[in-house]
Amino acid sequence: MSTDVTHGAGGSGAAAAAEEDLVLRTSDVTLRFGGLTVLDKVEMQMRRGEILAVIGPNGAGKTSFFNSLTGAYTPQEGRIAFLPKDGGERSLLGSKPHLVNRYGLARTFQNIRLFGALTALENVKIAAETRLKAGPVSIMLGLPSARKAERESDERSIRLLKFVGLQDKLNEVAGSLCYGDQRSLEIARALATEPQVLLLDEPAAGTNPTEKLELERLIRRINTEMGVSVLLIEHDMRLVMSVADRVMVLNFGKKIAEGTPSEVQQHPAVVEAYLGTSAADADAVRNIIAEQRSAPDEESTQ
Ligand SMILES: Nc1ncnc2c1ncn2[C@@H]1O[C@H](COP(=O)(O)OP(=O)(O)OP(=O)(O)O)[C@@H](O)[C@H]1O
Repeated sequence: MSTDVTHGAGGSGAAAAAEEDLVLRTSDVTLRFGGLTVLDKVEMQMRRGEILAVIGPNGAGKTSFFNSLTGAYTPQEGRIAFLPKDGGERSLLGSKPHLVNRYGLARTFQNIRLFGALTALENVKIAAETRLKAGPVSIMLGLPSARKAERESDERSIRLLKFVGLQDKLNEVAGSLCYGDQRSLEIARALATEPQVLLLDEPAAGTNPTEKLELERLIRRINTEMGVSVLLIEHDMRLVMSVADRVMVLNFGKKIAEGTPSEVQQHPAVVEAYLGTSAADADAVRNIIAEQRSAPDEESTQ
């Protein structure tokens, strides 16, 4: 399949994006498992502060791409660069996941991975403590500086749980929370590591319509109130079209399109690859866009 890329409005292509304030940049990322090419020369420029969605049919390579960005997989070819806000550039290719997290990328998983027997607060505190300035010796000795750092990290964990709407469930055991709350907790835990980029892998999977709306608001607030760039894998087209600034489409490991939600949903390769070949499917997505345009946007007025 040819790489047929639609760029965002205003003629932003690779050259234009290179001059922009980028937070993540990949080029020619190629990942193989045996004879199977899972990612094929994937190029991405993610702008600082944007919500970028990665969509594509099952098996397109979306999670493999996340795994490559976060150090779980090491692509055989290509470059992956993180551009922190304080300047410089770090190669992430082949970095260990905990280092990628320390640099400033945090992720959630398709299958929720919490400590089920610990409380919501304990789950977040464990993540927050990775950012503690005090060393293990001063913590062991209970030095005032260590106690202060721990107190601050506790307070931050509680604030984060409030932020995601779990203020009444701080002391509930994670395993006993409903599915939507577990998703929120996973997001709070990722945020506790103070990321510059948050990668969400299918956060809407298994959530009900009310939870989806809450998730949509939460993603926007993470982006606008915390200033975190969000990279989102999602199958729920309504959520993607509503929340994403831009969308990148993978199919069989290749990027086949990129642009604003409305540009991408009209792209013939996307309609064919992702929405199915039926005109009815394509129309369904167009209707979603039309509905959203006519509905007042509460969030944007806040
Ligand atoms: N560790 C691995 N070993 C072998 N093959 C793998 C491995 N990880 C992923 N793959 C293969 O890579 C391809 C892409 O899988 P991936 O999970 O990245 O797709 P996806 O777009 O996230 O799919 P979905 O939407 O279903 O989650 C699939 O064919 C998958 O079987």
